[in-house]
Amino acid sequence: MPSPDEILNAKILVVDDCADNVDLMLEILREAGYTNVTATMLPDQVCALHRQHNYDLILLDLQMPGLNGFQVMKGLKEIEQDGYLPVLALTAQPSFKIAALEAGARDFISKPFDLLEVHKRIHNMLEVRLLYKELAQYSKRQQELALHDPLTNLPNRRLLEDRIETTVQHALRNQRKAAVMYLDLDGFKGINDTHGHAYGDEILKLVAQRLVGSSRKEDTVARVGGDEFVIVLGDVGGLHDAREPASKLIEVVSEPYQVNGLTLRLSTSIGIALFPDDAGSVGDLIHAADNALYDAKRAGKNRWCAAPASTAAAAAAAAAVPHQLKSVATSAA
Ligand SMILES: Nc1nc2c(ncn2[C@@H]2O[C@H](COP(=O)(O)OP(=O)(O)OP(=O)(O)O)[C@@H](O)[C@H]2O)c(=O)[nH]1
Repeated sequence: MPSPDEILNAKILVVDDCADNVDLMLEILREAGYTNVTATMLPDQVCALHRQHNYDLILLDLQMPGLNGFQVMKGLKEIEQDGYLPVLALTAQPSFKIAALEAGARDFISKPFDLLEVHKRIHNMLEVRLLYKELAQYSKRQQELALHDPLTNLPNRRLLEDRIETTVQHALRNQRKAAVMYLDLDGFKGINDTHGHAYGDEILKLVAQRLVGSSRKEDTVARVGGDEFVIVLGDVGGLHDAREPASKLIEVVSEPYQVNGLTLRLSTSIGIALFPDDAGSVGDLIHAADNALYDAKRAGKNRWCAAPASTAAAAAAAAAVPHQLKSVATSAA
């Protein structure tokens, strides 16, 4: 529930074409302790003001020359499309009350003002509005949590799969390729066993930061398991565009780590799969990259390996221009 202070600090806009009415409402709100109140006598400014300030409450006169309150509400509805229209209509016309509610106002206040009614309706409406905002924020946080790994704050497997799908669709539209790099730290179990799980957690967080730091903004870096990460690259022309990023990732992971006064070194292995060469679906791409990772582990770790079809495509390209590409399938760091 919003606190009394939060209610008194809520952002309120008074809209009335009559200066006396504006002054009266400002006085009522000031006396009630509201601290964040502004007013306008220009109804055609309301939407722009709301876009800028995102008011918690708009006290809106219905009868105004030029744009009336109903027209203003129509504009506000476009701003608050899936939300809550924070309008409290002010009207001297009994017949306008229901029309105002039907037009989207949450409540109304009759003119001339009955002070007790004004206070109660404004308070109640702000309480609901702020509660609505709290709920919206809570739900956003929950969604974030459902899509991110709590230790590193990186996207989790669920979000990763969405990102791969988007990247693949983008590649299809632009007749480009996409690369999925499956990364698994080498000998991480030994770090946990020697220094403890909490120490291992610190290393994982540092690794995550380094992976993000050495990737492009548009790439996705996700954590998909204990010491397993996946990096997705879009706008790729072939294996040649993934080789350098993979080598760079191997290099940054191998920089020394300083945790709790201890200096530690670590390496990583990476499997690379390309869309569409190695697989056409999200699941198959991850699987192909995972298989290539297995090859890299078997070949001695601390290196990257590419899946067969992208390797063959790169080899064919290298054969066409032999001096450009010598070793296309694997790279030992
Ligand atoms: N600290 C920490 N450890 C984790 C977490 N999740 C999984 N692990 C541990 O990470 C280790 C991963 O095991 P492996 O990848 O099989 O071990 P490895 O020593 O890296 O083996 P190779 O990949 O073959 O080099 C296991 O010891 C898990 O217990 C976590 O959230 N925090």
